[in-house]
Amino acid sequence: MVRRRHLHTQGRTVVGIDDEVFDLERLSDGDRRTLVGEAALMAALRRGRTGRMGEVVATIQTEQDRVIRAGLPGALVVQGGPGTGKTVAALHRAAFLLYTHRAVLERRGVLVVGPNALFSRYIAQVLPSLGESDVVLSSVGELYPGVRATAADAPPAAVVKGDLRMAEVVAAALRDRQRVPAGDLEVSIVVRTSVRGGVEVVVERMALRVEHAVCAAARERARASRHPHNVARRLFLLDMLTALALDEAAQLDRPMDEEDVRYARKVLWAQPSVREALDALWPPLTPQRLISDLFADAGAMASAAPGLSPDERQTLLRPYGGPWTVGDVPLLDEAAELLGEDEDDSDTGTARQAAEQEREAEERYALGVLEFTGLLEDQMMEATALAGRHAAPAPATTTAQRARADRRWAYGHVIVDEAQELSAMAWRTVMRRIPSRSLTVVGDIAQTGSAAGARSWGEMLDRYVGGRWREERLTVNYRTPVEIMKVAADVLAAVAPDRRPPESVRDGGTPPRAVSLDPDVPGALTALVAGELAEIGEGRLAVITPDARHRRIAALFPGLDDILDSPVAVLTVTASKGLEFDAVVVVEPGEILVQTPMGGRDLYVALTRATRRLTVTHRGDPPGMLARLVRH
Ligand SMILES: Nc1ncnc2c1ncn2[C@@H]1O[C@H](COP(=O)(O)OP(=O)(O)OP(=O)(O)O)[C@@H](O)[C@H]1O
Repeated sequence: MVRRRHLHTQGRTVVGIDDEVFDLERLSDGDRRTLVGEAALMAALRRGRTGRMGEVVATIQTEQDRVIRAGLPGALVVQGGPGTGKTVAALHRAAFLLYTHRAVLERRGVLVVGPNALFSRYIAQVLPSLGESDVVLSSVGELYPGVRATAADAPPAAVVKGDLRMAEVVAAALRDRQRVPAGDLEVSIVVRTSVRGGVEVVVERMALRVEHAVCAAARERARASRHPHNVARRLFLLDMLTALALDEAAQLDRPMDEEDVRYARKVLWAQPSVREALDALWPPLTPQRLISDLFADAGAMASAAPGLSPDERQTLLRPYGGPWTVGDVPLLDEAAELLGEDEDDSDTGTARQAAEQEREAEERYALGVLEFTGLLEDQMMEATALAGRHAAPAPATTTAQRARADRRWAYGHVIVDEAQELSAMAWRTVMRRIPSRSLTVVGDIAQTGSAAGARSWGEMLDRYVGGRWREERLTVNYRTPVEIMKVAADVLAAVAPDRRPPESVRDGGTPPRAVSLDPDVPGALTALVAGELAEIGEGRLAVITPDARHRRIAALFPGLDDILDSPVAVLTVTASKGLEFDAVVVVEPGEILVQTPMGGRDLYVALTRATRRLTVTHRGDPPGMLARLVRH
């Protein structure tokens, strides 16, 4: 193909012709003279922004087409600068794959991982408009069912939580919860009660003992089974209950056959003191419990994380019950993997729901023990456990619903957008969901804002796909006009000189400017925003602020409840990732530069959100790298 000509028709009338050139060298002189510009593309790009991403089927470009139609198997990395259509191409790819490989993908679904819930909403309409719906959109903070983490960690904590060493820390924390007593285990049990005055009172107790070595052997056998903790617990309990039953029989000088031991175990398990003692040694655990307990206890941290420095451990400590952060989610997932049973401990639930879940979990463990010890005949226990099952939510119907609710769901394909932000631990979580490693990884290493994010694709992916990933590059920026991109390119050259910015196709006309303005002076920023809004007419505007100023500046624009739908959005850089606006006002770039170790890249991201107009406001002099801005 040398050239592709798009004919646009209305009914039987041709209303437009657009040429797309694949190989300029091979065009004859005559053909060159008759080329029709990429009018359709330009028209699409000049449209005002609506707050939702739209499809671009009519104007897909060659390099994007290659991404969209790449084969299903294997890992494809799409590296491209801001505005190169990575997101839009990735979503069209999802639609293309669902269409081409319908049988597999309708059954297994496609997971699209984005940077946050706002972004998921921003792109949600692209797929249904392409006629596809077996897609789960999720942020990393939502990948663990039952938890919706939105809070970000401070950079030092994000770095530690995102480090692969945390997988060992979680495993060690769990091993620390599998205990044996310092000496022998002693448990006092009730052997005789009587009813006096209508009240049951204990008449006789008895002390049972299990030798330390026997406890240690029970733990060893349970660990050696290689079952996850909550499953191996049944083995541990079986051995310990047997040992207690044998001790009881020995003390009473009573011979025991197999049947007697089974019965004695059951009676012992019904004793609260026995349960308490055994639970303390090998407790039933939820991922939430394991991680919360670990982070709330400096002693537990020191024991589980000898490989972390004291400072690193300190960054992880927090009081019990704090909200889950995005960095916690891969740790919960890791814990769930080692524990073997997922408990839906939704953080939106009430305390009563949590208690109810706890009770149900208890019942399930009890049932597990009964199964293991062959005591399922106990109709009472069975009935209670079954009642717990009936309380579970009704089964989900669509592939997407089932996949979202199931932590162990294996997707048919996974697309990760803004993939440069994922930590090594987050990649572990994502890879668990795609055992076939059929992946599309979309991002820009130059835009990495998270301190735990990627410095190179190989660093994150080689471990899972053994260096066998393919890379496609997108080089043309469809969003940011040339004039604005030059300013952004200066920033990139200063903070990441090895990275090249993409080339812009549009020229916006309005030179980007720097305005000397104090955002704390009442009315100053709001007046500037009002002026910009008047310039863009129907379009949308974003005020992008340093993290520390976000709350104060957002308060200047009351009544803007929905960021995607209101004419003005006030955002931190992190929240603005992947979005675009007709006009952008970046407040105090100097503060953005230094707010995190990746501040320079944050500024690059902020400057490249604009499709038409860019204004930067500053109190003193703007940073030298913004010298190209026209000063007002
Ligand atoms: N072929 C195309 N035709 C029309 N519009 C396009 C085309 N490709 C990209 N665009 C538009 O360009 C804009 C930027 O695309 P997109 O958000 O996918 O870029 P991105 O590479 O993901 O950017 P970033 O890295 O900054 O998040 C969008 O408005 C998109 O619709």
